[in-house]
Amino acid sequence: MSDSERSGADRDPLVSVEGLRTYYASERLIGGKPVKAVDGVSFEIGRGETVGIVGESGCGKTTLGRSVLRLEDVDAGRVYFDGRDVTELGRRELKSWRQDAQMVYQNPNTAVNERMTVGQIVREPLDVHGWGTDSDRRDRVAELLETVGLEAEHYHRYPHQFSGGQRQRIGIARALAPEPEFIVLDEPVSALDVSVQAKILNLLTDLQEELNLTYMLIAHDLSVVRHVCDRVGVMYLGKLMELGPTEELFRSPSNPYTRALLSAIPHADPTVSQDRITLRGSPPSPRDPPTGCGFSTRCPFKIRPTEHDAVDEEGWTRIEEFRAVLRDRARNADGFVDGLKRRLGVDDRATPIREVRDDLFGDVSLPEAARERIDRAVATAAEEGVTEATELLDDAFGSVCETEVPDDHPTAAGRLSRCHRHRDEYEEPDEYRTDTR
Ligand SMILES: Nc1ncnc2c1ncn2[C@@H]1O[C@H](COP(=O)(O)OP(=O)(O)OP(=O)(O)O)[C@@H](O)[C@H]1O
Repeated sequence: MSDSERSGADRDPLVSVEGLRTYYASERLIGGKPVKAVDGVSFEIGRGETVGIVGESGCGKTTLGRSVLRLEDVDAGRVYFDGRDVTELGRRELKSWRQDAQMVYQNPNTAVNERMTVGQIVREPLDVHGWGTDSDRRDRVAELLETVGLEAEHYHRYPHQFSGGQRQRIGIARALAPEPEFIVLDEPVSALDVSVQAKILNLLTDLQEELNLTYMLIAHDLSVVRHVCDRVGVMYLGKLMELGPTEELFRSPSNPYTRALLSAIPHADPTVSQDRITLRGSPPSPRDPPTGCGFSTRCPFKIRPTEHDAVDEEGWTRIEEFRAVLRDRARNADGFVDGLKRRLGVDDRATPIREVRDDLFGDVSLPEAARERIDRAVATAAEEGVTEATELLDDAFGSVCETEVPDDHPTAAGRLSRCHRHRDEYEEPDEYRTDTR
């Protein structure tokens, strides 16, 4: 991936993130799997640019923002700020760097300390960094309050005397206090009334221009991102699925996940027809993400084996469900208690698999070859075991999407998408028609 693909094509990068991974250890002492909150993320943010990070709840946006600022311990990867590797900084250097890189939080009600006055809240970072003299700090706070649209007289008031929008202005003034170059804005307007949101976004845009700031904006509200960001990164299960200039990405998303996410937004013009993509189920657990592509378990564009081309969408849905049931049983079959039950002959799972097949496939028409494979898997489960049956189904119906992690593919100048369909041997997502299958 070239620099121009990852950064705002023509800008000098201020922040470079390479292969960042942040895992949260399991609370269980033995055998617990970590939460893979951020799982190998790379991108750049150009000087003066705003890069948005979007994705469903729990996909790792906040952890990514906190990891970039080194507020979380990262497991792997590098963050460069102005060419300097900040993943290597010791405590003192880190404290000094933090003046340059700040965070504005989602909820202005919890982000500020209710017992401190507005003046104390805004000046705290200045006190921490030993900025100027006492009177310099007072003057700076008064100036900052005016910069964010409050009044210098608000210095001695308490946060509870302010509205949500005003509290967010206090949070912004505090972040601006140490004169940072870079700010991570974590859902800066999602807790605010819609009428106030635009005012805060406009303030952030004005401040960016005036103070030459660089932003990473985390949001789940796609209209906020579209309004404010130069480029957007779309996250799913700890990974960036797509990255590109905002308007291009909104107009013609490359990645199946981006398509699904955007298809949920109602079109401004209700007469324009749009295909809504309904995703099955919820995202898998980041403790146990799928092997291969993280989106493969829900992707409507999943690559299917060509020998089963004749299977229609409903047929595939049932096959995937059947495979999921068998996989689940195979996982449990590895357990000690289940193994013991099997040896004692009290394991009755072979019969239910036959029943599962009858339930799932009784009312769908499947081509003969597919039905034969399924019947063979049922027989194998009874004769050899459910693990062997699972393998048989993997051989017949498996997909590259389940076994290989897709790379970042450049799909156009300055755009990247992580999907096997961009490889030459497959149809691109926009060529693949699910409705004709
Ligand atoms: N301190 C923590 N300890 C353990 N797991 C955590 C911690 N913080 C976040 N997680 C988990 O990491 C994953 C990513 O969480 P994160 O808050 O980064 O996602 P998000 O996209 O910002 O979600 P939201 O939009 O709901 O804020 C989630 O599964 C979450 O439960």
